[in-house]
Amino acid sequence: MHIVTTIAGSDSGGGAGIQADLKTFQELKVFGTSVITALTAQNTLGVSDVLPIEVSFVEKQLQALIEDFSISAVKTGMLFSSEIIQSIAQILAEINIPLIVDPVMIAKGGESLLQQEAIEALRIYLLPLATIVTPNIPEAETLSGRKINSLADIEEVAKVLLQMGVQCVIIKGGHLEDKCYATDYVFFQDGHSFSMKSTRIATKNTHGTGCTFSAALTAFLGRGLPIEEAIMEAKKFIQLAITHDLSIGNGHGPTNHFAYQNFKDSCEVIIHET
Ligand SMILES: Nc1ncnc2c1ncn2[C@@H]1O[C@H](COP(=O)(O)OP(=O)(O)OP(=O)(O)O)[C@@H](O)[C@H]1O
Ligand SMILES: Cc1ncc(COP(=O)(O)O)c(N)n1
Repeated sequence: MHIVTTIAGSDSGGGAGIQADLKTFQELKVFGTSVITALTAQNTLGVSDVLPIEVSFVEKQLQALIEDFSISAVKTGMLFSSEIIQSIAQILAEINIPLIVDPVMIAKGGESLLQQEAIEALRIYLLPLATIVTPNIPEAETLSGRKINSLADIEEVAKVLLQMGVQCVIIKGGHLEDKCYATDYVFFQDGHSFSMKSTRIATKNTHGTGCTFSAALTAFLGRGLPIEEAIMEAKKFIQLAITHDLSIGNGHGPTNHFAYQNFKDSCEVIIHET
């Protein structure tokens, strides 16, 4: 049994954060463990409050897992403060486990999930340790300090992030204007890059898409899949979860974490080597 860990915030509404991660891990047949960094009072309409967990208790959770389990991949989501980022980075630097960093900053409803001053801590302490970083377009702009208006800008921003020491950058295109396709762009340290294109689904039920994508990536890497295969399979997981969405809540509903197991042979992702 492969054991994987998510370090993230709790979403009481169950569509994003720790809950999305553990559901995804379970569906992909890896044993999920968790380190909770913050509690959110949240539903599909938004986040009404955030309660950060004390840094020393975040550390204790992570230490407890490391002492007992042989963990095969770790992901981070909502980390909230620079203190939490520094403390988990210090612990992660001592263990050699594939690390997927989803640089969660702002919830779909606009509420902040990361303090402004913590952005620099992400750049300095966490990104150099990351196997893969998975920013959406606004997160990629914030981390790199550059605007994205074209494919050339995406390539430039990826270069900046690779220079921070990340091994692989996936810039997710959920926020791009393309009405037909949702395209993600993948860049490696050795210069290799490709894009993954899937049909854009017209739905408002996209709460937790980034969390779910990075959790699937963590599960596939944790199971030992080669990195490119893990990335493509994670794209299928999120595509199916968005396509077969559930009618839950009155706002931006969650994706369907059950869909991949039922429909995995019916999903097309177009790969373009660049
Ligand atoms: N409407 C859509 N149809 C198909 N795929 C989508 C759609 N929206 C997002 N995606 C895909 O979902 C994944 C997550 O991308 P997105 O840009 O939404 O991340 P995100 O903003 O971090 O998500 P979130 O903040 O909601 O957790 C990517 O693979 C992206 O291409
Ligand atoms: C605890 C937590 N983590 C991550 C997200 C981002 O998800 P979204 O952008 O879909 O709101 C969230 N809303 N809550």
